[in-house]
Amino acid sequence: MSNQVPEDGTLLPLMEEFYTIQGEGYHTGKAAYFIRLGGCDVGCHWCDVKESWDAELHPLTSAHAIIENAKKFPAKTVVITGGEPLLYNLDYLTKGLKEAGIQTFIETSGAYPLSGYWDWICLSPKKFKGPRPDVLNAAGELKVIVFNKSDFQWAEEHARFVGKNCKLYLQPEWSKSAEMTPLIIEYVKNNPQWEISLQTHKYLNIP
Ligand SMILES: C[S@@+](CC[C@H](N)C(=O)[O-])C[C@H]1O[C@@H](n2cnc3c(N)ncnc32)[C@H](O)[C@@H]1O
Ligand SMILES: Nc1nc2[nH]cc(C(=O)O)c2c(=O)[nH]1
Ligand code: SF4
Ligand SMILES: [Mg+2]
Repeated sequence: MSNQVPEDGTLLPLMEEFYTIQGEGYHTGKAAYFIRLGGCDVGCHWCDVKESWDAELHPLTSAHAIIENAKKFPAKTVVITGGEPLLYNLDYLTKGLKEAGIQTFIETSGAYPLSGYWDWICLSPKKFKGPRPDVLNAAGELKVIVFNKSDFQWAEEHARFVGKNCKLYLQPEWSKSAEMTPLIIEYVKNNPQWEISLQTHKYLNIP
């Protein structure tokens, strides 16, 4: 974690904020305001936002100002992502968003302790730094990225630790999509407890 980030969560390293359509997972297709926090040390070699990794590059921004920005958009839903947003204490930010009548969704690897008040938790666990039990328990969806064949087995190993109502998704790693998507299709046909998640925003050419 960046040294200057106060532990009370009133200031957070903000990389970008944008209003778009949720492209992935259970809430695909819904308008939402995205809040991308800088900082991640999980180290996925295929990460599609490596510019987020160094928290020092992203200005410490008042959580209050982020909440005021989020209020301006018609969809009363935010997605907090990163980077790895659970590097930070998200209690202050999410409390303020909920007080403003905004639903709070998170995208996380689950590699750090759960903080914040959430309407939806998307857990996308990683081999490089595994998920914590508190996040596995609280996840509304488990979204495993499929980069190679061994990831199906790995996905099953993590599915054992989520709650019984947790939605299960397999999402092709973008650069391996042509190779992996046919395997995912066959896997889901044979194991229908899993569903396919695609990064639809990349096909739509939106943020
Ligand atoms: C950039 S991450 C940020 C949030 C958090 N660090 C995480 O990994 O869940 C947002 C989502 O994009 C997924 N993702 C990142 N790079 C990807 C890629 N190359 N192909 C498919 N999904 C990717 C992640 O697994 C995660 O579900
Ligand atoms: N449209 C859109 N949907 C997304 N869902 C998760 C994203 C992320 O980077 O966390 C993302 C993103 O970057 N864009
Ligand atoms: S955990 Fe998320 S932000 Fe961090 S490297 Fe992996 S995909 Fe990228
Ligand atoms: Mg993304």
